[in-house]
Formats: sequence, structure tokens, C-alpha cells
Amino acid sequence: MIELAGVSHQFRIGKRGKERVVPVLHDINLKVEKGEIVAVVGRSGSGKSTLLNLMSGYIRPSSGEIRVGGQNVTKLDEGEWANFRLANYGFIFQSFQLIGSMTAYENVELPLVLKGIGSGERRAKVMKLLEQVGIAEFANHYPSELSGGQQQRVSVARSLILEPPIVLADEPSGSLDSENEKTLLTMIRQLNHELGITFVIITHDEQVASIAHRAIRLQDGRIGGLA
Ligand SMILES: Nc1ncnc2c1ncn2[C@@H]1O[C@H](COP(=O)(O)OP(=O)(O)OP(=O)(O)O)[C@@H](O)[C@H]1O
Repeated sequence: MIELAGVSHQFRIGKRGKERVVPVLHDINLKVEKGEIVAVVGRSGSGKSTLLNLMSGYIRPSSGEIRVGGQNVTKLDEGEWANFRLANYGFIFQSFQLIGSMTAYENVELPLVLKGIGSGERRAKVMKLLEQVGIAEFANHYPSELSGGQQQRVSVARSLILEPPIVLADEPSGSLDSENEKTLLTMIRQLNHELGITFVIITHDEQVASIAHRAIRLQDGRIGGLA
């Protein structure tokens, strides 16, 4: 589903003429199979977010090749990546990233509006998902009127609304208490089991890593180190 072959990445920082190269990922070879839940673990600064940003096209590898769903995406331009992301990825973030001026319903609906889907179909899809994640009764609440756990459920529903085959999650339970974390992890397992969605989850948390089929440990930008 996602394949990285010989991928390295270095950032260039500093003013022109005085640039410094910061190598972050080194020769990453990795395959995430369809239907897998893969946890990416490792210390702060080990390169986890950089790896996720490479998978989702927000940064380009300095070298190596990335394939997603059989397609070589290494050289897609910004516009092509934007379309590719919409068709292939849902995203879940530690800080939920909901739009504060929109209700739970509207937050989940937005990707469908942008895609030009009619209102009847939108309503059916949004309500079905809100029910699936257990917060249909809060559909008309604004994010500020919801608990952290409820907000994260809205963001899970939003990540799934375009029916992506892959969900990328960056510390999805990082802002949740242990009860809400448990609920989120059960939900992820269920979605994986019932819908076959592939998950790649960055985490510091052993609980999260324990629901994964496999953990990839990054250490100093290399796979296989001890986390
Ligand atoms: N845009 C950037 N420019 C320069 N250096 C960067 C940039 N983004 C990340 N880095 C550096 O790359 C290294 C890896 O960062 P990254 O965010 O991928 O680590 P991480 O494992 O996700 O860390 P954390 O767990 O703290 O989020 C760090 O040393 C960081 O300072």
C-alpha cells in the first residue's frame, strides 16, 4: 500500500550562502501492507513526523522512491499531490484541527462540500459516520462545546468521510485521557477490521503501539533502532 525504497531526507536551514544541511532520514526501506495498522515509534527528533510528511507529499525526499497504492508518487507536483491526498488519505492529528466556527456536522461535511456532493447525499454520509463514531447527538455542537475525546471522534469521522484507503495519524491520543484513548484505539481497530482501512500511526505511547500489527522503530533517522 505504501512503499519507501532507499528514501533519505535532509533539510536545508539557514540563510542562502550560509546554508547548513541537516540529515534526518537515512536510507529508509519500508512497506506498509494493505489493511495493516503500523505504529511509528521513536524518540523526539528521530524523524517520525518527517516520515509521515514524506508519505503524504508535504515534503519531497532528497533521494529514493515512494509508491502508494502501486503508483510512483515521488515526483508528483503540489497540485497532483493535493488530488492524490484527497483520494487516498485521511488525517488525524493530536490537536484535532477542527474548524472552530463550524459545528461537528459541518466539520465532517466540509470535504464533501468541497468535492461538490449534493446536500442529500452529504447528510446521509455525515450522519452515518457521526453515528459510527458515537457522537450523532452532538452533531450541532461547536468544537468548543465538546470534550477532547468527542472532538477527536469528530476528527476521526472527518478523516473517513471521503472513504480513504489509508489514514495517517500523528499522536492521535496525545491530548486524550486514558479512558478516551481506549475508546479511540478500539475505534481504530474496528475501522481497520470492518473497512480494511490501513493506518500509519505516529506515537510515543505503548498503548497505541500495542494495537498495531507492527511497530517501526526509528532511531536517529534509521529504522530498527530501539525506540
Ligand atoms: N523544516 C525543518 N527544517 C529543519 N529541520 C527540521 C525540519 N523539520 C524537522 N527538522 C529536524 O528533523 C529532525 C526530525 O524531526 P521530526 O519532527 O521528524 O521528529 P519526530 O520524531 O517527529 O519528533 P517529535 O516526536 O518531537 O515530534 C529533528 O532534528 C528536527 O529538528
